[in-house]
Amino acid sequence: MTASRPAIVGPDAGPETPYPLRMEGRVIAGFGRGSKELGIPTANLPVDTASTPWIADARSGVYFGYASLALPASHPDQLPSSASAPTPAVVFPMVMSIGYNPFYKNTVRSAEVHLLHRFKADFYDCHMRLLLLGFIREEKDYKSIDALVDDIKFDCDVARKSLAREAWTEKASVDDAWWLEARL
Ligand SMILES: Cc1cc2nc3c(=O)[nH]c(=O)nc-3n(C[C@H](O)[C@H](O)[C@H](O)COP(=O)(O)O)c2cc1C
Ligand SMILES: Nc1ncnc2c1ncn2[C@@H]1O[C@H](COP(=O)(O)OP(=O)(O)O)[C@@H](O)[C@H]1O
Repeated sequence: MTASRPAIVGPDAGPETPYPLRMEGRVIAGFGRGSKELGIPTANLPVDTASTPWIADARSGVYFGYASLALPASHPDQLPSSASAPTPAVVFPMVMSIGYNPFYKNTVRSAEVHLLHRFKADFYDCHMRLLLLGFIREEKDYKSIDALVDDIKFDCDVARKSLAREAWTEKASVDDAWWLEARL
């Protein structure tokens, strides 16, 4: 029931402890369920507790924040390059699912990111850095694909509205050496 869900999450003053949480890796193939057909493609990152220790204890559910993508110069969504930044990382708001996707009854935990941007081409194998700024909801089982898709669309709206606040913009909330380095 999306009607009873809050439209904005997290305090107006900005992200609070333990956020931001960081994660990075190369985009790998998911379970190939054709989420593009549902209009919600998800870029998967390997769930690796050695490089991302916090993920072992992270609660399963939906998170939101920003993703930084190192797209190759040839990718149609890459920004024009300059001498100082030949292939700059491109930043997008994102929603993310960490968990077992009870609707599909997965037996391994996955980390799947939907970037809030309409891409002209795929970006498998690209390096992606994530800054998780908050938690939206627990993961759920659903009676139908339509009900799952409705909730994910609502998650996207929650992320957009929550990140539009002054203290949550990329500029305000991404004062982070690790993140800035990814953009050089
Ligand atoms: C923002 C977001 C929220 C999601 N919430 C749930 C959920 O509550 N329950 C669930 O079973 N799957 C959830 N999913 C996962 C979808 O089921 C998943 O994207 C789908 O299994 C397609 O996987 P694939 O692209 O790896 O094939 C969510 C995905 C996203 C991006
Ligand atoms: N807005 C987007 N968010 C996430 N991935 C996208 C987006 N647009 C295109 N893609 C591409 O789609 C791929 C995921 O497609 P999908 O149909 O979910 O298949 P799978 O999860 O099986 O890899 C991503 O790895 C990425 O290359």
